[in-house]
Amino acid sequence: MDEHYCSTQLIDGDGAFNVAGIENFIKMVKLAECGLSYAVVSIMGPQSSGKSTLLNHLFGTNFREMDAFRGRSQTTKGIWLARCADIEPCTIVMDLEGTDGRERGEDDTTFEKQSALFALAVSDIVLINMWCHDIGREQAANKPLLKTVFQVMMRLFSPRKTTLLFVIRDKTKTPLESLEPILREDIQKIWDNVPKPQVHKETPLSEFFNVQVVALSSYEEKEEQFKEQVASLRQKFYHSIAPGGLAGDRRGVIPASGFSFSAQQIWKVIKENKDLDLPAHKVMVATVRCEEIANEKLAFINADEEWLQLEEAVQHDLVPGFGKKLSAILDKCLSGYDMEVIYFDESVRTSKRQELETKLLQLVNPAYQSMLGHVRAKTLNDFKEALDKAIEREGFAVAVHDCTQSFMLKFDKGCEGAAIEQARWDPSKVREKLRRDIDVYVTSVRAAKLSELTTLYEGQLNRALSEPVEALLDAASDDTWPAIRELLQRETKSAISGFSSALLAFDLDQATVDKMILQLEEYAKSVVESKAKEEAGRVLIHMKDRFSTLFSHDADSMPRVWTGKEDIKAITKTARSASLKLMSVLTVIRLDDKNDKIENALSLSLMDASDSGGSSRSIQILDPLASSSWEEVPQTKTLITPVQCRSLWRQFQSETEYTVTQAISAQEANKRNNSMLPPPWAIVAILILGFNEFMTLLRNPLYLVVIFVIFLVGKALWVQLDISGVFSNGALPGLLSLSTRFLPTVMNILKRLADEGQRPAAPERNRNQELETKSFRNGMRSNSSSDASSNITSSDSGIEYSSLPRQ
Ligand SMILES: Nc1nc2c(ncn2[C@@H]2O[C@H](COP(=O)(O)OP(=O)(O)OP(=O)(O)O)[C@@H](O)[C@H]2O)c(=O)[nH]1
Repeated sequence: MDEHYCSTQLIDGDGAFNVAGIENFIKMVKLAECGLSYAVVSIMGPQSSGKSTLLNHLFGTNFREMDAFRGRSQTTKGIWLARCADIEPCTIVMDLEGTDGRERGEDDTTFEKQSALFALAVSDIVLINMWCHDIGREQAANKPLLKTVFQVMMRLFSPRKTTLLFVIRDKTKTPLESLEPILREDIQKIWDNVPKPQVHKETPLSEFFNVQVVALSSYEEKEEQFKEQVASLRQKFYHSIAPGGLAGDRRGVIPASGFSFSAQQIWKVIKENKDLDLPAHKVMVATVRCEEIANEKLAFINADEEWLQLEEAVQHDLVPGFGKKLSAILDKCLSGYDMEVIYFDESVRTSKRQELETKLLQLVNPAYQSMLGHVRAKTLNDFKEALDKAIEREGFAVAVHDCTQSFMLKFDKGCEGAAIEQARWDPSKVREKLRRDIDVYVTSVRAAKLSELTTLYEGQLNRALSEPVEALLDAASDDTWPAIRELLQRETKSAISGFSSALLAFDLDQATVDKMILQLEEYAKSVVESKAKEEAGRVLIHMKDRFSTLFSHDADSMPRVWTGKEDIKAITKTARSASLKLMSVLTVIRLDDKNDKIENALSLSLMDASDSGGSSRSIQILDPLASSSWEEVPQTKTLITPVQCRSLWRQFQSETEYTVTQAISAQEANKRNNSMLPPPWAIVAILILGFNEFMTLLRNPLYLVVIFVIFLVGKALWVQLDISGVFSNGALPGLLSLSTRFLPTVMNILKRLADEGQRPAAPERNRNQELETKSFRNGMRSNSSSDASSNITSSDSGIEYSSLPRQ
């Protein structure tokens, strides 16, 4: 016999449930796959009433039968289980231990009652095996059994309608038509006598049971007939679950995958002698099974290769089609669950599905979040790249607007691609973060671009202002500051107009634009101011330059030669007042059109004071320069304070004094040179007194030649030794210098005379003249080099005056 139809003991004689046995049985007969398409049949009846024999013939099972020759003693212990052969749908049959036909009172703990309750709770069809001759008998063996069945039925809350199929064994010649009413009457009587709870007091038997009756000939005596009748009875079990079939009421059916668990639980409740609430039991079985199935699915996804790969991939990078892939994985899992739980209670399976879904979504959410993170990072990078290019093309504000819009859209699309069908996850937080990142980037780019722009215009202003301002300050005059103001105004205006139109591209608010323009204006002023400061730092050099230029050149810019006719005092005054003017221009920054009295104060205190022979007297009255700030001029606009002016002027005077002294001595020397001829009376006296000597010379021209030679030698010595130059430093140093240079010079002249002796007389004269001119030039150069400028530091002014090469 096929092992599919072998019987398995479900509950042993002591009431122990064979869990492993039933699991194995279910696997063997593939019951779990049947869903709701299965039926359970059980058989009850007195001991040795041929139950096993009937089941084996009816369903092709192999329940143990008693050997006919060993007499009627109990063979079946506990409850056995087998699958009916070749009956669709899958039909499970249970062979129960036979009843002994004794009354047991109200004690529900006997195995007989417990197994009857179990059979009623689990089965769709219950066969009641009975002897034909027991019908209508007061002491019939099956009466206590029926009473038990009806009693336990009361203990099932809202039971389903069970088919009670009475199988009458060893039927007599009395036709079934006559027997059945008697039997039904007996059954009704028993039903009526069974104590019922209040709710079921009036409930008819037909509400709980579908009673059917069949009669079979004796297997032992009329085997052939028995077999035929059994074969015809078998027909009733085909398609028993169809409406109107023996197991037509499917209300209480437990899905096949929950059968094992359900049976265990029912037996447990029965053993604990508790009432069996079948609907609640059904929900409980559904809950447990749905949870088990959900857990299986969760374990399945945790080991699912496809999911593991996706999870790994999304850790590192963006996964194209992430949403679809993940949706498919989740769908596979959830639809698997749906398939398996389809026959369980709907509310239970729905709630367990929700739990499973929540767990699944919790499991996959980190992957979704990292996917969103990749989408956000990629969008931000692409945005940065695109913005940098777009700014060049379209200008800042338009580029920012366009790029932001298009990349936020791209992000939204990316989010759609990452979204899964099973959840409506909200990516708005990530979106906000992206938005913030974009804003931060835009702000930084804007700041960089604005700073570039500012630097550009500042550079432009610097170039446009620096050199002209320097030139204007160098040529200090009354018009210097008005000219600087005009220049500043013009250049600032032109820079601002360019700057403002460049700012338009940034779409800034008016306040910011105004602020930036103001900053540029301030910058322009600062360029002028710093230039002025720079020039003020060199004021002493400028003053000395100006002085020496004016002092040593005439009105036509020709170098002066101090012939003696010049008014050195007047020239000095003019040159000094021009230098004072320069100082007054560089004293303060005059960018606002205000008049000040600085020039007056300076000339009053410095020029006039020096004219009147010193400053001591004017200080006694009221010295306007005895202060560290100018009247009505703020400290910030002051370049040189009054006291610094005074100290500078002193320095200037002392450093220019030498030039004036030089000029005076040059003038005096010239005067002396011009008055070399003796007075007329002396000439007359010479003529009268020297007449004899003159005549002697005329008579003897040789004397004339000798005198001429002496004159030439003397003149040559004068020039060669630079006697006037040597004695200008004093008589003693002059004599010392002469004594060392006299002999070599005489030797040199004699030697040259000897060398030139061969040449004609005219070239000799030219040569002498040349020598004379050269030595004169040397003398001039050594004079002018003596007033080279020097490094001077004004200790009380705090300003450093560095030297400039003399032009
Ligand atoms: N008179 C008669 N005897 C039968 C019939 N069928 C079987 N028997 C005999 O009854 C005896 C008991 O048969 P089983 O099939 O083992 O009876 P059972 O009801 O399963 O017995 P337990 O499981 O021990 O209660 C056997 O010796 C059978 O030969 C029948 O239709 N009529």
